[in-house]
Amino acid sequence: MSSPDPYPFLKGHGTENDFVLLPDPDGTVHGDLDPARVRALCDRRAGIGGDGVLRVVRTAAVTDGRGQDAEWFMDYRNADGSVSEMCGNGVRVFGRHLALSGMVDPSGPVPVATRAGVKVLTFAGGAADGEITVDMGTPKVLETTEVSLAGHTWPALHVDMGNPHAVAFLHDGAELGDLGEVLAPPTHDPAVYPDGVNVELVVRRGEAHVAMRVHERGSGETRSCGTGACAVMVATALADGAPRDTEYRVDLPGGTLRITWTAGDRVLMSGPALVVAEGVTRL
Ligand SMILES: N[C@@H](CCC[C@H](N)C(=O)O)C(=O)O
Repeated sequence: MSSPDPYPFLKGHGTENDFVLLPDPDGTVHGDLDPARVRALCDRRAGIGGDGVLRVVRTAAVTDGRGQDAEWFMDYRNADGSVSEMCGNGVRVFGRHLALSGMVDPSGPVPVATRAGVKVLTFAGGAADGEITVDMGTPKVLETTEVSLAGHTWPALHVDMGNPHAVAFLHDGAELGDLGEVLAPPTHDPAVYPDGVNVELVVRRGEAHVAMRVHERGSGETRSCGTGACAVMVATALADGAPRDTEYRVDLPGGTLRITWTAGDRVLMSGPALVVAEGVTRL
């Protein structure tokens, strides 16, 4: 797929969960983003490469953003072109781009509209540096189910962070590396997850400290998933009987996120968010 007219893009990542950003402030450049174009952009050999695409568009220009009190809407797509409600690393990278390009003031809270409602970002440093914290809202803890992968089956907790997650703890003594170099696609109960699921596999590292791998719906195994890390934190805190406001450290292949489930029933996630390149593409 190629476009006769080059158009601008940026590349960014949060703990190596990487994205192609497409500036489209008034919704006039990309309109209804074609799944084939998303796949072409995310292709790691023939395209720019990414786990997903973040279209940067004003809320007023998209029907999905209707009624949300935020100037900017994160139009998130998985690498296979499918739409998701939310992306926790993506929204922080989205905020970094807005701040770097002067479209928001990072000295105060920055609301961003998503398909899972408005998420508020707080910048620890200036526009260009420091961690970004996102208020991910209230998690929904649902039923216990099962997931299977590479000949193993585990009980899993269904946690909804605006998008669906299955959190499974590996059996005692098992390590994340035992699951192979690349995670095979997991199987899940389609009655529990009719629209597919993101699957997190977790081991404990210490007090309030876990490590995980993730197989994302629509993107395969990624090096990090923000909503997934939040789902893992919630499942672990429940299993631990941890008091609210305990900060957990969640290690992922691409880095570390710090996550707190507050007494006010909100999940706050902090971590790095970078824009690493910008240019034009004909894809
Ligand atoms: N990597 C993201 C989650 C992206 C969406 C997910 N694959 C889905 O389909 O729900 C994150 O950082 O949260």
